[in-house]
Amino acid sequence: MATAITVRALTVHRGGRPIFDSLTFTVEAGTVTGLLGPSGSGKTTLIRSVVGVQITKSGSVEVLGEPAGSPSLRSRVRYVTQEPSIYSDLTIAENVGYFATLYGCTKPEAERAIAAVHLDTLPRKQLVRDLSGGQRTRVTLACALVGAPEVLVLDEPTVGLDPVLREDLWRMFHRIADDGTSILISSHVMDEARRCDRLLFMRDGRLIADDTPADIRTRTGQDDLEDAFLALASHT
Ligand SMILES: Nc1ncnc2c1ncn2[C@@H]1O[C@H](COP(=O)(O)OP(=O)(O)OP(=O)(O)O)[C@@H](O)[C@H]1O
Repeated sequence: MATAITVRALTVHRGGRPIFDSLTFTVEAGTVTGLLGPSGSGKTTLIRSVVGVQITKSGSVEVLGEPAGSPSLRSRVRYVTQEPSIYSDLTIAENVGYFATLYGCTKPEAERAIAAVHLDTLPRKQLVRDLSGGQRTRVTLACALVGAPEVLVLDEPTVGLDPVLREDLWRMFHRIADDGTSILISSHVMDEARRCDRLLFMRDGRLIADDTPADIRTRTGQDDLEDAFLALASHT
């Protein structure tokens, strides 16, 4: 299987102290890879490194064979941060249309992104500020999906959403991955681990597992992935 992201011996310091020391892993193309770990374990810092906005001390990060953050990756890699990045005084179509213009995409491509997140049935004139929290998350995702990026990096996209909506979004992530987009998604909700094709478990800046959910269950003898995480954390 092709590799979408390759991280080699990555070392990052923030605020004068080490966050990671020599982290190495790959993310396979066309998979949903979950980056899971407690708050403060380094997920956002790692994601920032993958999208090329984090100053790194040593090591390398390659995305689609190019150094992370290369200008050539701008339209091929999309990053959804934890902060909302859409305009509440615009409609869904205006928001997605704005990002489509930035990425040099067409109106039909914007419409396809809106349909992909199942927002195409809402009234065309409805402003984003009048949408529910979950619908706003989907608008953010539509903005990131416009033009079918090859890599999608999502920092805790389901935080604060109800279980039904989370389920719906995870189904959508798999649909997008089935269409060929590689997804790296962070979460501190262990319940979401089982929904990933592959898992990176992170604790205190260290990767304590890099495997499939099935292999992690077998290796730890734990059915529940939260218990598996705790078992791995206690041995490292
Ligand atoms: N701007 C910063 N300057 C210095 N240290 C920082 C900065 N941002 C984060 N850190 C530290 O880096 C470590 C990793 O933080 P990071 O945000 O990557 O964790 P996280 O796993 O994404 O947490 P959360 O789930 O709460 O978002 C933490 O110890 C944090 O205090």
